[in-house]
Amino acid sequence: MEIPFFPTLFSTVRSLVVRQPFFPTLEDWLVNHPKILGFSWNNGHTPASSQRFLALTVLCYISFTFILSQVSRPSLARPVLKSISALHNLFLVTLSFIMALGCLVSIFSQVPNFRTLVCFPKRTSPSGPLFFWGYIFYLSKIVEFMDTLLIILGNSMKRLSFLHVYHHSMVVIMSYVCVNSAQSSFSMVLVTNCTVHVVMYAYYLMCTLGVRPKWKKMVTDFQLVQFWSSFLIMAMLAFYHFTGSGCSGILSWCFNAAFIVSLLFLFSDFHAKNYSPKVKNA
Ligand SMILES: CC(C)(COP(=O)(O)OP(=O)(O)OC[C@H]1O[C@@H](n2cnc3c(N)ncnc32)[C@H](O)[C@@H]1OP(=O)(O)O)[C@@H](O)C(=O)NCCC(=O)NCCSC(=O)CC(=O)O
Repeated sequence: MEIPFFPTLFSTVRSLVVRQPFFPTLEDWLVNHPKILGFSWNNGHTPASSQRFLALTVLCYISFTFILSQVSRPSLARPVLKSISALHNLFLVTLSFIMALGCLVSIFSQVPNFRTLVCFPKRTSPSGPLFFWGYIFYLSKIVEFMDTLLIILGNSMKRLSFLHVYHHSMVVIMSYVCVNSAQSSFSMVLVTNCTVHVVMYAYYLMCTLGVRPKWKKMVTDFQLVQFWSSFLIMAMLAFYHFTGSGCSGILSWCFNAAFIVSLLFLFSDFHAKNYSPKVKNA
């Protein structure tokens, strides 16, 4: 059994993209590089891949966040903090763009059809370009801990919300689980999230440079669309899983589904508190 519309859309877009003159160059850089093509996630051997590393990283993040938010902190000169923020945001805009592009080119180059994009065959091993980008995505979530430090050093304690700390600690676990379990569809989630993060870190970069973009609400809307789109992906994954011979990493999808539902609630609440007409007029 096949899902209507999406498989045709995928093969049409793919045949258009791979015919473009720039595609082979991108493929050489982002897919066929020996380090990317030969990547293999080896639990405990690949740097940062052990469960102990993951547990310690998340524990340290939560403990340091708690301790630093309670004690009196050294105050950094405003220009120094702004420069560090600007560099951090610029780095994440660039990295998010490269990850989205790298994963997209890997999809067009390596994934034979829409069904495989949504549903990796059972016992898929986490190796090759798609998982290389998944691994970089996981490491980038650790780099994003810096957001919390910037909030603390900037003394914007009311921005150190439950949503922020919960999101930053859980998303590292989520991305680890995705790669470790060779989770089906994760590449679609990666491309969506990195695209959203290009916009989000561009927003933060502009704030750091003293420009308050008028499109803050659009960033939050974009984040919400991303969470809703995960449900569409989940529905297609469930369809392929139950009508075929099963998909890789289906259990870890259940964990991620619960996480996405919780984010949807928290972000809807953020949206209501920040952009409802009542708040605007207050
Ligand atoms: C529009 C949002 C992206 C951000 O909302 P905020 O309320 O945090 O935005 P804001 O207008 O207060 O942000 C401007 C302030 O952030 C400071 N700032 C600059 N760079 C920053 C960085 N990298 N991390 C955190 N803060 C930063 C600026 O100097 C400025 O400080 P000053 O005001 O002092 O000049 C929203 O949609 C959102 O995500 N809210 C949830 C809060 C959050 O932590 N989001 C990020 C991770 S969630 C995520 O990433 C979801 C996903 O995966 O898509």
